[in-house]
Amino acid sequence: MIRVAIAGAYGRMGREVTKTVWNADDMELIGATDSKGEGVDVGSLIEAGEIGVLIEKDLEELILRTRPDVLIDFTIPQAVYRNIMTCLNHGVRPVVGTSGLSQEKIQEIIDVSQSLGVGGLIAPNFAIGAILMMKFASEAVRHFPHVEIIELHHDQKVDAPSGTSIKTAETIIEQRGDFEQGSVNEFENITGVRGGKLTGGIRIHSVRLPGLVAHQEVIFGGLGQTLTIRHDSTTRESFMPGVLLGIRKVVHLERVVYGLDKLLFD
Ligand SMILES: NC(=O)C1=CN([C@@H]2O[C@H](COP(=O)(O)OP(=O)(O)OC[C@H]3O[C@@H](n4cnc5c(N)ncnc54)[C@H](OP(=O)(O)O)[C@@H]3O)[C@@H](O)[C@H]2O)C=CC1
Ligand SMILES: O=C(O)C1=N[C@H](C(=O)O)C[C@H](O)C1
Repeated sequence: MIRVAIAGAYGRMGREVTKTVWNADDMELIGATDSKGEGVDVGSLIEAGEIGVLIEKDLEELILRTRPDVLIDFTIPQAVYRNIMTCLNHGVRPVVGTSGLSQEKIQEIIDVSQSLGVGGLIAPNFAIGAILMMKFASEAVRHFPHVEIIELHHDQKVDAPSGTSIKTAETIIEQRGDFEQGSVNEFENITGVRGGKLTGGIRIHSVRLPGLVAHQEVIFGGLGQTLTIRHDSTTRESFMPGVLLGIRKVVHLERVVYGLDKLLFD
């Protein structure tokens, strides 16, 4: 049995993950943290019910009391770095979905995990379809170097652009390199209307609306044609097989890896 704890258990993702881990035959849900703190029964908040585990406000306290093998983190960009470091220092393997970590922080985490010999996963997107979207995009850019990304999410998402769009752009740039596309004379009549531009020259456009969950289009333009690769997560269940895969794989890793593709294809 893999002993699993969850950070951010009351959140949109936290609730889904709690149910998923609770129902997994090879996992034991041993505790959770949320900013609401100790003593609240998570079962009262999860529609499936019957789930009552120790809830702590402080992650270190939870780790000391329950000694998990793996900690799943779906919290907020401001909390995730500290949570990961706390895990690594206690030999707990983090499986992280929270977005908003900079490249520098991710590299630092990988280096620390390697020196401690503790495995883990930082996955900007756990949906298998999203991983394939990124893989197909890195193939398409070899033929279509002109590309822009549109990511669309529910209107309660706090960070923009999404972690997935950044990872997609990084993957494309790895293949394509820097490339200046569009008119050199271009200007904006409304600031920001052409989206945000990443180092490497790829523009990302963020849409936030109720009714959306998590969606992304990678649009390539060529001579007389366009190619659109689109992925849609229509429910948060889409992320659960990837989360379970991550939990099962990290117990065999000796450093943190960035991207679920590393566990699917490497
Ligand atoms: N990688 C992937 O596949 C996916 C990643 N995500 C990412 O996951 C993150 C969470 O998304 P979502 O569930 O929609 O967000 P929510 O806002 O619904 O959930 C975040 C939860 O974290 C809690 N929280 C805040 N600070 C702390 C802390 N210091 N310790 C413990 N818990 C804390 C919040 O509690 P309170 O509200 O009481 O402060 C809240 O319950 C986002 O960064 C999102 O981008 C989302 C979907 C898929
Ligand atoms: O906030 C979300 O919902 C999501 N966040 C992740 C991101 O920032 O890419 C993953 C997915 O898109 C859902």
